[in-house]
Amino acid sequence: MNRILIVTAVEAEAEALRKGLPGGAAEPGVSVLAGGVGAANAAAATARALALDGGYGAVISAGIGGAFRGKAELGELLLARRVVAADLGAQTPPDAEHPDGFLSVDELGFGSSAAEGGRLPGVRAVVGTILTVNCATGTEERAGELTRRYPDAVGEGMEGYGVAAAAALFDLPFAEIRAVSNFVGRREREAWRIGPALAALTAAARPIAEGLQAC
Ligand SMILES: O=C(O)c1cccc(C(=O)CC[C@H]2O[C@@H](n3cnc4c(=O)[nH]cnc43)[C@H](O)[C@@H]2O)c1
Repeated sequence: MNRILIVTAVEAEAEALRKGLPGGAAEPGVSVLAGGVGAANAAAATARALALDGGYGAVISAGIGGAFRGKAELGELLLARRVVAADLGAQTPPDAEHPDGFLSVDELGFGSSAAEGGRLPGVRAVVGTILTVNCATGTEERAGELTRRYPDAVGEGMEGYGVAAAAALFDLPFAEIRAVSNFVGRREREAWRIGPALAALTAAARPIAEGLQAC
């Protein structure tokens, strides 16, 4: 049986997931690793784990995340059909072709800023594009720019694209799941609901593990 590697950013997210696994932290089919915040940390930690242990059959990026308003509610789960590194590219003076003044690495000819996300059977989630950003959105203006550029985006996090890049290097299927702790937009730290989001990760752990192990 192939094991699943779940990569979170911080230990609180990893603990929330381990708590929900049928065997807890000792669940034989699943390893949960806190790889650090941001795509670079996530990619490095994931690649290291996959290089040290060839027994993994799938990789999941999981954690809390922001939802674009109207796409999902606090405490709900988001599942990536696609992940996009939303700020990986170059600024350019706005023109008719690029009214938002941004050129993606795809447009620059330097590869792809997107990766496909897989299904997680048995997990109820809002499905759409999840953006990976290096700088968490903190204004309504920036949230608007992102939704205009990626109308199918349901939320954002900071690690998905990094985990996807490492999984691709090892030819492994990848999925990203985010429990909504906040809305993407004006920074309102006191409005974040991290507890319910971590509880949603705990509730999702068993269906994630059982669904993927059955595949
Ligand atoms: O704004 C703050 O004061 C602040 C304090 C602590 C943490 C943060 C983060 O931005 C945490 C980033 C961390 O959580 C994920 N996450 C959760 N919500 C979002 C979001 O709306 N946009 C981007 N990332 C988010 C992310 O994956 C990181 O692991 C801020």
